[in-house]
Amino acid sequence: MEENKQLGTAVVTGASSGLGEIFAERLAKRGYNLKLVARRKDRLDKLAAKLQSKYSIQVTNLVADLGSETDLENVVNNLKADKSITMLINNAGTSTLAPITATSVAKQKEMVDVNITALMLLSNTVLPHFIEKNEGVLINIASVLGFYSLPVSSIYSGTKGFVVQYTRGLQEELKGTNIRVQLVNPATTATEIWEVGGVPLSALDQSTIMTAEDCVDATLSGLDKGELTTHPSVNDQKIIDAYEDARNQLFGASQSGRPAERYLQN
Ligand SMILES: NC(=O)C1=CN([C@@H]2O[C@H](COP(=O)(O)OP(=O)(O)OC[C@H]3O[C@@H](n4cnc5c(N)ncnc54)[C@H](OP(=O)(O)O)[C@@H]3O)[C@@H](O)[C@H]2O)C=CC1
Ligand SMILES: CC(=O)[C@H](N)C(=O)O
Repeated sequence: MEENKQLGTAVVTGASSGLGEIFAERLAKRGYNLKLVARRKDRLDKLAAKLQSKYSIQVTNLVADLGSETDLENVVNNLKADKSITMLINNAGTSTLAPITATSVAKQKEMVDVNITALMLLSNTVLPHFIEKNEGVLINIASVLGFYSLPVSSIYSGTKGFVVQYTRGLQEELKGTNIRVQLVNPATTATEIWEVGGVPLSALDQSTIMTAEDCVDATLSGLDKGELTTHPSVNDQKIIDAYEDARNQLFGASQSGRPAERYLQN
């Protein structure tokens, strides 16, 4: 219990299945108390009971629809009042994979509300407290589709693109502090999100699918190594470095203050 007090409480959104459930398990094993957020109460209750008895930690469940303004406000108020929070994993996410003409406006908004608005407002809630203590860990789960778009992922990729740039911005803001902000870009992982999104995992190339356990363990290994951005399934570090270099070079090259020569030729 002494260790729990030191580690504090980790909040995991989307803990009722997939990556969130495994994050909860791994953090419980490390000795964190947990605050778990999702809509499916039965799943959260079962998980909380298991983790409490297995790891002698405290688990609180917040049953909430993060796409609902009222529920989100309740979660925000709960986190604001909880000074024991030392980690937030913004993991909850939803996906509908279809062309925009085949995606209802309600589904498009749901992706924006859960993947962007909730992630932003929950970050806003814990960060002032982390800044005050100069300590804390924020992990934002984006996706490879945050830097790549498919014909069926315009909205989903757009929401994850927000997560990528928002998280990079926070990393810049918090540079030099003791607050860790990790951006995670998983690729295809075997979870329910694919059924939710309308593309069954059975329709995919099976060799591209990672287990949820491997994805979470790679992410936490990246966190332990001090990585800012973790690509759980990218083996070749040189590709990651080249991508980061190209991104920085393109930004640098854009600061010329004049039209590129190719636009000056008649
Ligand atoms: N699996 C993959 O291939 C990849 C996943 N990701 C990202 O990983 C994260 C976790 O997803 P994953 O584990 O794969 O999928 P799951 O569908 O298994 O988990 C999604 C979690 O988010 C919760 N959630 C969804 N909508 C809401 C909502 N409105 N309010 C509250 N909670 C909600 C779900 O809980 P409940 O339904 O009970 O509310 C569930 O716990 C997501 O952000 C996803 O975008 C990124 C790249 C690849
Ligand atoms: C396409 C998906 O829905 C998946 N969650 C991903 O981010 O790759």
